[in-house]
Amino acid sequence: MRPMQYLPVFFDLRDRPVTVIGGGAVAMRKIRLLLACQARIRVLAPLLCADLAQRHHDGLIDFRPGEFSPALLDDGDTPALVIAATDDEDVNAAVAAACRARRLPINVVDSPSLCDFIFPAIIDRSPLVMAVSSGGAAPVLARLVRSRIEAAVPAAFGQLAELAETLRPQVKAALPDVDSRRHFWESTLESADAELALQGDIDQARQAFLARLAAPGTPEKGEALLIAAGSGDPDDMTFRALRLLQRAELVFHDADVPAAIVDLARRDADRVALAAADEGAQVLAAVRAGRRVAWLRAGDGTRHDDMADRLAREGLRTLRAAGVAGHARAGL
Ligand SMILES: C[C@@]1(CC(=O)O)C2=NC(=C\c3[nH]c(c(CCC(=O)O)c3CC(=O)O)Cc3[nH]c(c(CC(=O)O)c3CCC(=O)O)/C=C3\N/C(=C\2)[C@@H](CCC(=O)O)[C@]3(C)CC(=O)O)/[C@H]1CCC(=O)O
Ligand SMILES: NC(=O)c1ccc[n+]([C@@H]2O[C@H](COP(=O)([O-])OP(=O)(O)OC[C@H]3O[C@@H](n4cnc5c(N)ncnc54)[C@H](O)[C@@H]3O)[C@@H](O)[C@H]2O)c1
Repeated sequence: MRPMQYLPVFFDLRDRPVTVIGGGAVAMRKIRLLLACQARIRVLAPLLCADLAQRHHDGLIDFRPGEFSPALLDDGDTPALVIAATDDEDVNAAVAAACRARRLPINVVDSPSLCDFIFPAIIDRSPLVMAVSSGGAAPVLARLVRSRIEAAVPAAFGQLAELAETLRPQVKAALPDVDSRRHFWESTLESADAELALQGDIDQARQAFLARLAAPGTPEKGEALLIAAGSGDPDDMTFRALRLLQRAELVFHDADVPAAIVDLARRDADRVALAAADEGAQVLAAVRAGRRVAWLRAGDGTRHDDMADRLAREGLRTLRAAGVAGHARAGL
């Protein structure tokens, strides 16, 4: 296997100086990221593009007009990072050489041989952040993988991470050893309670997390995941429907649900086609037995209404999703 060349790390840039040489569109792309990280940005360039001029006008960046000279790196406010983004290769190479001489970490946009560090493709669900790099081999591939991760990790994962952050002191106090904390987080973040947070129901999720903390070791209850397959075209499935389907260890489906949808279940999930006459008896039995069970039916989810009522009466946990955008149903 090829050795890893670049170490992915997350660098705290809040209030730290970063110098950018060049003030065009490419510099702007990097500066947008640097501003998101609350770095203090200084741009050295003869001219700023309109976007950067606006940010300078708004007081968001510092601007030193003029051509690059190595002495500009020696003004006492040593940059944590330097980025060269001019349209002149010789200038970019001179910036890289000046940084090498001063041991300042340098990125020359689109010139990996001159870089100490390179930029990844970023999925920002702060505080959860994912970064993908091909190490310069295929930046477009990094972008394509980013879009897959974007689809698989909805924005609400950021809220889930934030909720976990607020509860960490309480969890630490309640569970003094690191193994039990790890176990708590693993089971909690995988649980149906975490789904509440992913649905945006943060207060209910917080209550549920605290209840788990108060009663550690309580066995997981069965779960019914009632999923409507919508039109039957996998492209029309909502992310939520897909996420719930992939939670299931056992998938029941009606005969009229296309295989292309059933195949979206986890590879290790057992699949069972239901006869029309079954009316949910097998599903109910499996949930009562403590299993995590999905029931896939064609349509908009109304076919699940009776089952949802039955499960609710028994106090069994039910999460619902309709496979058509705009029809997602709240969990019970
Ligand atoms: C990830 C991303 C972040 C960002 O730029 O912020 C990024 N490049 C992105 C896109 C992109 N870049 C290029 C194209 C046109 C298609 C093509 O030519 O392939 C596209 C596609 C597009 O724009 O869609 C051109 C290109 N890029 C580099 C070279 C030089 C070479 O290959 O030798 C050339 C050829 C120049 C030429 O031919 O003249 C080199 C670098 N580009 C890197 C980062 C670093 C390696 C990261 C990695 O491999 O993972 C590295 C080494 C240095 C650096 O710049 O830090 C961003 C996607 C962001 C996103 O969408 O999420
Ligand atoms: N725009 C893109 O999407 C894109 C994509 C891939 C690669 N590139 C390449 O990246 C480079 C930068 O692209 P751009 O669109 O930002 O160009 P640009 O022309 O908009 O900006 C170049 C900037 O460099 C500054 N500059 C020039 N000489 C300088 C010097 N001696 N000292 C300091 N600053 C100096 C200019 O004032 C300007 O602000 C180009 O080489 C371009 O070919 C651009």
